[in-house]
Amino acid sequence: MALLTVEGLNKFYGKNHVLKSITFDIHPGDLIGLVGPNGSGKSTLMRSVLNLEPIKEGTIRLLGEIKKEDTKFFKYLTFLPSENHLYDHLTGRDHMAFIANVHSLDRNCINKVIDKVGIGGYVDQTVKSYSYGMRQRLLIALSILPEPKLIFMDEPFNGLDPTSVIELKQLVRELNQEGITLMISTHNLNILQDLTNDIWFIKDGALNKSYQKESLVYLIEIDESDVEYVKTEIAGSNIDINEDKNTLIIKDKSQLNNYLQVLIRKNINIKSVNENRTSLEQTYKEIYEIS
Ligand SMILES: Nc1ncnc2c1ncn2[C@@H]1O[C@H](COP(=O)(O)OP(=O)(O)OP(=O)(O)O)[C@@H](O)[C@H]1O
Repeated sequence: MALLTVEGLNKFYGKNHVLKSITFDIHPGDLIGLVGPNGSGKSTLMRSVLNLEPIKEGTIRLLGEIKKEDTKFFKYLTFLPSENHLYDHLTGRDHMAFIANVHSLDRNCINKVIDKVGIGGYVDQTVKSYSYGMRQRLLIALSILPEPKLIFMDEPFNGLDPTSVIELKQLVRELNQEGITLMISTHNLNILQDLTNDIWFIKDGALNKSYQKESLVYLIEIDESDVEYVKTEIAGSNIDINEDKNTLIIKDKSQLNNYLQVLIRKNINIKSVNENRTSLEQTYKEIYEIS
């Protein structure tokens, strides 16, 4: 069963139709990256699912039955927001005690999480003395404290130094291995390539889940003089043509042999056949039409 089901989510800000019929399932164990340019709707998507933004249409269910209005929803689905919502005059431990109270958690779990996230050295200081990275860690501690099943992290890597990025990636992996499902938005494609299983892209208010973060394509180089003939007579929907490089691009391996046989039958001179791994950056450029 899906952990979270979102169906037909539409969100408007005035006339700005920010999210258009968003539908998705998140399954236990998923580690999903959410990508999109500035203003594409990543935060709005997370905030709308979490009931932090009113939505015009849409159904949102956790574990098949818990609706976003139920208080249990925020125990099982927690949020690490991109803006810092901490109180400067309180300590990290005060923040944790507050969350523990809200969810009636055993106080022992606070120390467990302090150790896990590595904030023991400063958790008893007031937040006003914290650096940006220290605040991020406290927010992570708060998000994992209720032992959620699913965490939405909105740009958690922003502003972190390389050491903190490495440590946060490791922590995310551990949480995922312990059974927590995560959706993470970030502009850092290298982090996503390294960390996540699935990457979803938002474009023009719609969610595209079908791209592979890395995929193999097959490149068949032919003579320049044959390109036009192949383009008009042979190429179908499974084939792209890079006319600058006189190359046919086959995305589906099962089609490779078929196309090679057809080309040979039609006496097309095949100069080379190569396998090529597309990077997430290439995929991003393709989706957002960046040349
Ligand atoms: N409170 C608001 N009132 C009106 N419009 C808003 C509000 N919040 C966001 N928007 C608009 O909704 C759209 C999506 O914004 P959102 O912050 O969700 O994008 P994002 O993908 O998270 O961007 P970024 O990568 O810059 O954080 C933008 O057009 C933005 O101007």
